[in-house]
Amino acid sequence: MTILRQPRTQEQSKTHKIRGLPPLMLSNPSMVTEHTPCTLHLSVLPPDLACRLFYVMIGASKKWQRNKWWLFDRVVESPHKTSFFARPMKASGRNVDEWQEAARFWYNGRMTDPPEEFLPEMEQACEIVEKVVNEELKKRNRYPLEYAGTQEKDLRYTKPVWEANVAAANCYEGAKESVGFHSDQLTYLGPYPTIASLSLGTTRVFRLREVIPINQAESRQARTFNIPLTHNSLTIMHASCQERFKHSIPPQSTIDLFRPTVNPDIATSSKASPGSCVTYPPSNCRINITFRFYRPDFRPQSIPKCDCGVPTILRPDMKSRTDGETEKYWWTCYAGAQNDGKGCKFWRVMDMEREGRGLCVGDLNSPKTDEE
Ligand SMILES: O=C(O)CCC(=O)C(=O)O
Ligand SMILES: [Fe+2]
Repeated sequence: MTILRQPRTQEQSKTHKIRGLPPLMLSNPSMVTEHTPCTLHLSVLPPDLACRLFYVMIGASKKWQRNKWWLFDRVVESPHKTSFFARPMKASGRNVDEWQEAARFWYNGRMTDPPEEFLPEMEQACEIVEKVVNEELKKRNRYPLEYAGTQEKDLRYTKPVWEANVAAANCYEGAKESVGFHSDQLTYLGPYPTIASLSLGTTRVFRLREVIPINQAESRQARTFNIPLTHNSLTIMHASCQERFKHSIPPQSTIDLFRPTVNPDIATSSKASPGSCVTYPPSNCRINITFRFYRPDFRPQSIPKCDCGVPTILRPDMKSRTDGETEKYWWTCYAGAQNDGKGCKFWRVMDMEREGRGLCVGDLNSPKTDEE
């Protein structure tokens, strides 16, 4: 066969050089910014809060579950534990029950109780995380399909505020627990979401890899990026990360134990008995909390149902994405994950306008909005 092959053109030779790029370790925030749609923020929480939150979550994780779903004809179980939390926001008229269906989805339909509420330490952390995210958002260009914020009735004013209303937590015990390559389902997040991911405990590698659109497959190849996520670091997966990249926490051969540096103030504070640092033993676990903003225009009641009568999931068309404006998203059947692996063929293109969703950043300057 080699004999029949045409000699390479100059263009193909260039491509050939791009192929086979070795994985790149992104060991500091500026490298992460340069190569990925993420930003990395080190030491985001006060050290004592980070430490308390870690051990509170380790305690809570004893009750968390391993997600199970049907893959073809067998049940697979996630190689780590997970939990879903809703943030009580009574002041803004929202309560945790609204996210019951979303929470069920997190567990592939196995959860029937209302989701757990944020623990007090999660709330404290979330308020700090929100400030970091909003500062970062001010510096960035926004994509047209990003949520435009809450619009006041009289003015064309929108609050460009990212506000977490749910969180998903993961616990990886030891070096072997992991999560495979995926991009997060957009069902309740909508297109171009911002997801803030807090890491606590042992350092693990966060792996990112771009999905190359079909029409670029001949000209470039994806590169694997490895980002070591240290205790108390925040990774913001910015808009376009879920559309363009897949991410994973790969199993490792070894990990360093997490040894908390306990602030002596905690050990002697009224909340902790003197010498309570002994209750902070070294740990081989990593806790991850992804703070998420579930969009009001993608609320559970608005999600189309498939022919099985089950709410569908929203996925981006990663293979033929184009320009940040005209991407396609599909509603597809999810029943197969829960229902003995038997789903239906339901498949529908998501249509923001017809489905009455928005406002999006791109709508703000469009003539249609001006007339309203
Ligand atoms: O643990 C992490 O950093 C990633 C978790 C994740 O990808 C997810 O929960 O969707
Ligand atoms: Fe994820």
